[in-house]
Amino acid sequence: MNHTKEQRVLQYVLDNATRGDPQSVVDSIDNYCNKEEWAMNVGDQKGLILDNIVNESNPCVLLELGTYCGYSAVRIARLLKPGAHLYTVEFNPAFAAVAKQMIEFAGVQDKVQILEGNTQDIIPQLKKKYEVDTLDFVFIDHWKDKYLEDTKLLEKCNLLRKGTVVLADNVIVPGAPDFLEYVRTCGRYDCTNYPSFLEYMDEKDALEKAIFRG
Ligand SMILES: CNc1ncnc2c1ncn2[C@@H]1O[C@H](/C=C/CNC(=O)c2cc(-c3ccc(F)cc3)cc(O)c2O)[C@H](F)[C@H]1O
Ligand SMILES: [Mg+2]
Repeated sequence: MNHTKEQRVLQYVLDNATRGDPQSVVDSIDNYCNKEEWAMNVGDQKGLILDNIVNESNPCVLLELGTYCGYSAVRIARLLKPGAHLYTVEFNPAFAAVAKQMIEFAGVQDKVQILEGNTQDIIPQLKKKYEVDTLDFVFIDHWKDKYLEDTKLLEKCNLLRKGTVVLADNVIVPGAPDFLEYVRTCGRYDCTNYPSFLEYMDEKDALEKAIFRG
């Protein structure tokens, strides 16, 4: 039945969290991944930094690259004001299915839309197919060697505006060196590094916030 780690994480949430309570879903995932099986959620320590940056940005239209189990989608959605909307992109059907159930159990399905497919195909569709004008906030947490390519694609598709917050996970571990080099030196972003720790481990990691200058 629960043959994959992602299915086991979901089952633990269904058995231990409270339906409609996104905080309890986030806490349950963190409990499971601390105690039972490590999984690549942004986690509770980097999650607090993510919370603070979402809160200070007060975003209306958000995009996440790499849904995985839906941990950060639930974590972000629980902070959004009425009418705000998070699009999250995931091309692995098994992960998308787990995330869909996670998001629905948390009760944030009205604020989150999972777009199943490759970011490279979906990003160019956001304006016409999903009626997005520009993005207020982007959370990047998918394959690390795709961060730079997709950031440039967001620019090309005119989805970034003056002040758009681009926040990237894992800029130390596993690392996204070409992305970091680009946002810090191309002259189009104001960058801030937020040192923290790899989820559920003692290893150092960091988030990078890159605010688009327009
Ligand atoms: C490229 N286009 C894509 N389009 C849609 N969905 C995508 C696309 N690419 C990936 N996905 C989807 O995005 C997710 C990918 C997450 C990858 N995350 C990590 O690798 C990652 C790794 C570590 C890590 C650290 C230490 C260590 F010892 C081992 C691992 C820590 C982290 O926080 C991570 O986020 C999902 F799986 C994939 O289907
Ligand atoms: Mg990550």
